[in-house]
Amino acid sequence: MASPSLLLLGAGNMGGALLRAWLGKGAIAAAKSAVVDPNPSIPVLELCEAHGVAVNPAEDPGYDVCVLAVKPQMFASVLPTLDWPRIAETLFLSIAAGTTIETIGHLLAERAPGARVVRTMPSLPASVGRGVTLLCEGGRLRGGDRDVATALMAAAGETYWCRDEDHLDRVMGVTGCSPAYVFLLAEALTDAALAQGVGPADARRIAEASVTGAAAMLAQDGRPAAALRRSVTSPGGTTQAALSVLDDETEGLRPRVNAAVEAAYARARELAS
Ligand SMILES: NC(=O)C1=CN([C@@H]2O[C@H](COP(=O)(O)OP(=O)(O)OC[C@H]3O[C@@H](n4cnc5c(N)ncnc54)[C@H](OP(=O)(O)O)[C@@H]3O)[C@@H](O)[C@H]2O)C=CC1
Ligand SMILES: O=C(O)[C@@H]1CCC=N1
Repeated sequence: MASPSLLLLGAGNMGGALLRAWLGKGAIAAAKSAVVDPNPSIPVLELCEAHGVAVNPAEDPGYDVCVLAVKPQMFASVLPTLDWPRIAETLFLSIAAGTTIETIGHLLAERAPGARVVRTMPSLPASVGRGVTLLCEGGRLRGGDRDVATALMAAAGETYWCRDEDHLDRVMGVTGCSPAYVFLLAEALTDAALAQGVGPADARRIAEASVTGAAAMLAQDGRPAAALRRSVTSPGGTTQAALSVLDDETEGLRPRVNAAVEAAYARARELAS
């Protein structure tokens, strides 16, 4: 399929980030696409205006793809109201945490019986083309649907097809949630700089530059994270002393990150029920 016409339902943090990636890469047919959101932000309005994307159109001409980017709690009230010509032919991509393909199918059943639904879990760095999106499907896709979904999400960064929904729920704590862990690290380093007597503006500047510098090196160097970590850590030096705290076997970062990913999985299960 050439770039699909697309309806984005919900242009908040994540929907807006994806829209920016798609328009930047020409991944959607902008003039045939639309955004529906009760309060679109100014950056979203400017983006739509620049690319000729309709915002809250009075009439829907119909769309090849509809991306469901509202909060999971909104699905039950919003999905049954969706309607446009040939809606039963539209491919649906959900980005919501938890909500299952079966639930989405039920909510669309009146107007789009047997809807083809792909569940995805993108991540916020999609806004700079550096996201990671997990995808999975429920067995109803037609030939070409998988390629359409992959191409859309590849415009926002890396993609990975999970074997099923449970797998997606398990891995999302590694991808969709993890930008927050990295931002938290930047916050913690800023706090640590403050605690060592650095002024607030400089504390933020040197902490954030430390995180983005390490991330840029990880992206460009080619060596795996473990090798880069070893190259910072002089035997018997200061980093080794620091890592003896941060990389403690039972209370350090690795078991805590594992526990965080498990907590995200548990919450995804709750949102699904
Ligand atoms: N944020 C993230 O990093 C990620 C989020 N997700 C998923 O993305 C989805 C959205 O999350 P996020 O972007 O953070 O949330 P936001 O609240 O930022 O975005 C949701 C948007 O939907 C709008 N909205 C509310 N009601 C409707 C409606 N009836 N029709 C159309 N739009 C509506 C909201 O408007 P208003 O604010 O006025 O209510 C808001 O702009 C969630 O399902 C979440 O699980 C997935 C991966 C990562
Ligand atoms: O916190 C959430 O539920 C969403 C999904 C992943 C990132 N944000």
